[in-house]
Amino acid sequence: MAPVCVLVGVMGAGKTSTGLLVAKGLGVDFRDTDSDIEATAGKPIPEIFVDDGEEHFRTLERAAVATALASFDGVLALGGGAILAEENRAALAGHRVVYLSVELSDAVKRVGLGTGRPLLAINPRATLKHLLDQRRPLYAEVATWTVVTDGRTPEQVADEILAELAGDRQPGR
Ligand SMILES: Nc1ncnc2c1ncn2[C@@H]1O[C@H](COP(=O)(O)OP(=O)(O)O)[C@@H](O)[C@H]1O
Ligand SMILES: O=C(O)C1=C[C@@H](OP(=O)(O)O)[C@@H](O)[C@H](O)C1
Ligand SMILES: [Mg+2]
Repeated sequence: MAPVCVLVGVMGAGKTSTGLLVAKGLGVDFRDTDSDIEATAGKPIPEIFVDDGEEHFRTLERAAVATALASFDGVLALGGGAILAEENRAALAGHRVVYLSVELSDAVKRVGLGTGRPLLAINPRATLKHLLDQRRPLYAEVATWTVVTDGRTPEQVADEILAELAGDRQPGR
Protein backbone atom coordinates (compact mmCIF):
# COMPACT_ATOMS: atom_id res chain seq x y z
CA MET A 1 0.00 0.00 0.00
CA ALA A 2 1.30 3.47 -0.87
CA PRO A 3 -0.14 6.99 -1.05
CA VAL A 4 -1.42 8.15 -4.45
CA CYS A 5 0.93 11.08 -3.99
CA VAL A 6 2.83 12.79 -1.20
CA LEU A 7 2.96 16.59 -1.02
CA VAL A 8 6.08 18.35 0.25
CA GLY A 9 7.13 22.00 0.41
CA VAL A 10 7.73 24.81 2.84
CA MET A 11 5.08 26.22 5.20
CA GLY A 12 2.51 28.06 3.10
CA ALA A 13 3.18 26.07 -0.06
CA GLY A 14 -0.39 24.82 0.24
CA LYS A 15 0.23 21.15 1.04
CA THR A 16 -2.78 20.88 3.34
CA SER A 17 -5.28 22.95 1.36
CA THR A 18 -4.22 21.67 -2.08
CA GLY A 19 -3.92 18.10 -0.82
CA LEU A 20 -7.51 18.16 0.39
CA LEU A 21 -8.68 19.34 -3.05
CA VAL A 22 -6.64 16.68 -4.87
CA ALA A 23 -8.05 13.96 -2.60
CA LYS A 24 -11.57 15.27 -3.18
CA GLY A 25 -10.99 15.34 -6.94
CA LEU A 26 -9.80 11.74 -6.89
CA GLY A 27 -12.45 10.59 -4.43
CA VAL A 28 -9.82 9.25 -2.02
CA ASP A 29 -8.93 9.98 1.59
CA PHE A 30 -6.67 12.83 2.64
CA ARG A 31 -4.16 12.60 5.46
CA ASP A 32 -1.75 15.11 6.95
CA THR A 33 1.10 13.96 9.18
CA ASP A 34 0.66 17.13 11.27
CA SER A 35 -2.83 15.94 12.23
CA ASP A 36 -1.50 12.45 12.99
CA ILE A 37 1.16 13.96 15.27
CA GLU A 38 -1.46 16.06 17.08
CA ALA A 39 -3.63 12.97 17.57
CA THR A 40 -0.69 10.98 18.97
CA ALA A 41 0.41 13.79 21.29
CA GLY A 42 -3.13 14.72 22.27
CA LYS A 43 -2.42 18.42 21.77
CA PRO A 44 -1.90 21.00 19.02
CA ILE A 45 1.52 21.49 17.39
CA PRO A 46 2.30 24.81 19.13
CA GLU A 47 1.78 23.10 22.49
CA ILE A 48 4.04 20.20 21.51
CA PHE A 49 6.79 22.70 20.66
CA VAL A 50 6.33 24.61 23.94
CA ASP A 51 5.87 21.62 26.28
CA ASP A 52 8.16 19.04 24.71
CA GLY A 53 10.43 20.90 22.26
CA GLU A 54 11.07 20.65 18.53
CA GLU A 55 13.21 17.50 18.87
CA HIS A 56 10.27 15.62 20.35
CA PHE A 57 8.03 16.93 17.57
CA ARG A 58 10.53 15.64 14.99
CA THR A 59 10.57 12.22 16.68
CA LEU A 60 6.77 12.05 16.48
CA GLU A 61 6.99 13.27 12.88
CA ARG A 62 9.41 10.50 11.80
CA ALA A 63 7.02 7.92 13.25
CA ALA A 64 4.00 9.57 11.58
CA VAL A 65 5.74 9.70 8.18
CA ALA A 66 6.84 6.06 8.35
CA THR A 67 3.37 4.88 9.37
CA ALA A 68 1.54 6.92 6.74
CA LEU A 69 3.86 5.90 3.90
CA ALA A 70 3.45 2.24 4.80
CA SER A 71 -0.27 2.11 5.52
CA PHE A 72 -2.14 4.85 3.67
CA ASP A 73 -3.30 4.85 0.06
CA GLY A 74 -4.83 8.32 -0.37
CA VAL A 75 -3.30 11.79 -0.75
CA LEU A 76 -0.71 12.51 1.95
CA ALA A 77 0.59 15.93 3.02
CA LEU A 78 3.75 16.16 5.11
CA GLY A 79 4.77 19.01 7.39
CA GLY A 80 7.27 21.40 5.82
CA GLY A 81 10.17 20.17 7.94
CA ALA A 82 9.65 16.44 7.45
CA ILE A 83 12.31 16.31 4.74
CA LEU A 84 14.99 17.45 7.22
CA ALA A 85 15.32 13.89 8.51
CA GLU A 86 17.46 11.65 6.33
CA GLU A 87 15.26 8.78 7.44
CA ASN A 88 12.19 10.48 5.98
CA ARG A 89 13.93 11.38 2.72
CA ALA A 90 15.02 7.76 2.33
CA ALA A 91 11.49 6.54 3.09
CA LEU A 92 10.12 8.75 0.30
CA ALA A 93 12.18 6.96 -2.36
CA GLY A 94 9.92 5.10 -4.75
CA HIS A 95 6.87 7.25 -3.91
CA ARG A 96 5.24 9.85 -6.13
CA VAL A 97 6.36 13.02 -4.38
CA VAL A 98 5.01 16.38 -5.51
CA TYR A 99 7.02 19.43 -4.47
CA LEU A 100 4.74 22.46 -4.16
CA SER A 101 7.18 25.30 -4.64
CA VAL A 102 6.56 28.82 -3.41
CA GLU A 103 8.84 31.83 -3.25
CA LEU A 104 9.28 34.00 -0.20
CA SER A 105 6.81 36.77 -0.99
CA ASP A 106 3.83 34.47 -1.56
CA ALA A 107 4.77 32.25 1.39
CA VAL A 108 4.88 35.27 3.71
CA LYS A 109 1.53 36.52 2.40
CA ARG A 110 -0.02 33.14 3.08
CA VAL A 111 1.34 32.27 6.53
CA GLY A 112 3.25 35.30 7.80
CA LEU A 113 0.55 36.54 10.12
CA GLY A 114 -1.11 33.28 11.04
CA THR A 115 -0.83 31.41 14.31
CA GLY A 116 -0.35 27.68 14.65
CA ARG A 117 3.17 27.54 13.16
CA PRO A 118 5.53 27.89 16.13
CA LEU A 119 8.62 28.30 13.95
CA LEU A 120 7.12 31.50 12.54
CA ALA A 121 6.23 33.07 15.88
CA ILE A 122 9.20 35.45 15.70
CA ASN A 123 10.17 37.36 12.53
CA PRO A 124 8.25 35.17 10.07
CA ARG A 125 9.74 36.73 6.94
CA ALA A 126 13.38 36.22 7.96
CA THR A 127 12.63 32.73 9.27
CA LEU A 128 10.85 31.68 6.10
CA LYS A 129 13.72 33.03 4.00
CA HIS A 130 16.19 30.97 6.02
CA LEU A 131 14.01 27.84 5.86
CA LEU A 132 13.52 28.20 2.11
CA ASP A 133 17.26 28.56 1.51
CA GLN A 134 18.01 25.58 3.73
CA ARG A 135 15.28 23.29 2.47
CA ARG A 136 14.89 23.95 -1.27
CA PRO A 137 17.58 21.39 -2.18
CA LEU A 138 15.98 18.80 0.09
CA TYR A 139 12.53 19.23 -1.45
CA ALA A 140 14.09 18.96 -4.90
CA GLU A 141 15.96 15.83 -3.83
CA VAL A 142 12.84 13.90 -2.81
CA ALA A 143 10.49 15.28 -5.50
CA THR A 144 9.41 13.30 -8.52
CA TRP A 145 7.82 16.45 -9.90
CA THR A 146 7.50 20.11 -8.98
CA VAL A 147 4.45 22.35 -9.22
CA VAL A 148 4.95 26.10 -8.97
CA THR A 149 2.25 27.67 -6.79
CA ASP A 150 3.18 31.38 -6.83
CA GLY A 151 0.30 33.56 -7.94
CA ARG A 152 -2.01 30.57 -8.29
CA THR A 153 -4.98 29.45 -6.24
CA PRO A 154 -5.12 26.09 -4.46
CA GLU A 155 -7.79 25.07 -7.01
CA GLN A 156 -5.47 25.82 -9.97
CA VAL A 157 -2.63 23.91 -8.32
CA ALA A 158 -4.89 20.96 -7.52
CA ASP A 159 -6.18 20.89 -11.10
CA GLU A 160 -2.62 20.67 -12.42
CA ILE A 161 -1.84 17.78 -10.09
CA LEU A 162 -5.07 15.99 -11.03
CA ALA A 163 -4.26 16.37 -14.73
CA GLU A 164 -0.76 15.04 -14.19
CA LEU A 165 -2.07 12.08 -12.20
CA ALA A 166 -4.63 11.31 -14.90
CA GLY A 167 -1.84 11.41 -17.50
CA ASP A 168 0.30 9.12 -15.37
CA ARG A 169 -2.39 6.51 -15.45
CA GLN A 170 -2.69 6.49 -19.26
CA PRO A 171 -1.31 3.36 -20.90
CA GLY A 172 2.15 3.79 -22.31
CA ARG A 173 3.21 6.57 -19.90
N1 LIG B 1 -2.02 28.57 -3.93
C1 LIG B 1 -2.43 29.32 -2.90
N2 LIG B 1 -2.75 30.61 -3.11
C2 LIG B 1 -3.14 31.39 -2.08
N3 LIG B 1 -3.25 30.98 -0.80
C3 LIG B 1 -2.96 29.71 -0.55
C4 LIG B 1 -2.52 28.82 -1.56
N4 LIG B 1 -2.29 27.61 -1.01
C5 LIG B 1 -2.57 27.78 0.32
N5 LIG B 1 -2.98 29.01 0.57
C6 LIG B 1 -3.33 29.56 1.89
O1 LIG B 1 -2.14 29.62 2.64
C7 LIG B 1 -2.37 29.18 3.96
C8 LIG B 1 -1.49 27.98 4.24
O2 LIG B 1 -1.91 26.89 3.42
P1 LIG B 1 -1.65 25.39 3.85
O3 LIG B 1 -2.40 24.54 2.90
O4 LIG B 1 -1.94 25.21 5.31
O5 LIG B 1 -0.08 25.28 3.60
P2 LIG B 1 0.96 24.20 4.11
O6 LIG B 1 0.21 23.00 4.58
O7 LIG B 1 1.83 23.93 2.93
O8 LIG B 1 1.70 24.91 5.21
C9 LIG B 1 -3.85 28.89 4.07
O9 LIG B 1 -4.48 30.03 4.60
C10 LIG B 1 -4.28 28.65 2.65
O10 LIG B 1 -5.61 29.02 2.42
O1 LIG C 1 8.29 23.63 8.42
C1 LIG C 1 8.22 23.12 9.57
O2 LIG C 1 9.23 22.78 10.22
C2 LIG C 1 6.86 22.88 10.15
C3 LIG C 1 5.78 22.93 9.30
C4 LIG C 1 4.39 22.75 9.79
O3 LIG C 1 3.58 22.16 8.75
P1 LIG C 1 3.13 22.94 7.41
O4 LIG C 1 4.30 22.92 6.47
O5 LIG C 1 1.99 22.15 6.90
O6 LIG C 1 2.76 24.34 7.80
C5 LIG C 1 4.38 21.87 11.02
O7 LIG C 1 4.78 20.56 10.71
C6 LIG C 1 5.28 22.45 12.08
O8 LIG C 1 4.78 23.71 12.47
C7 LIG C 1 6.74 22.58 11.59
MG1 LIG D 1 0.08 21.81 6.30
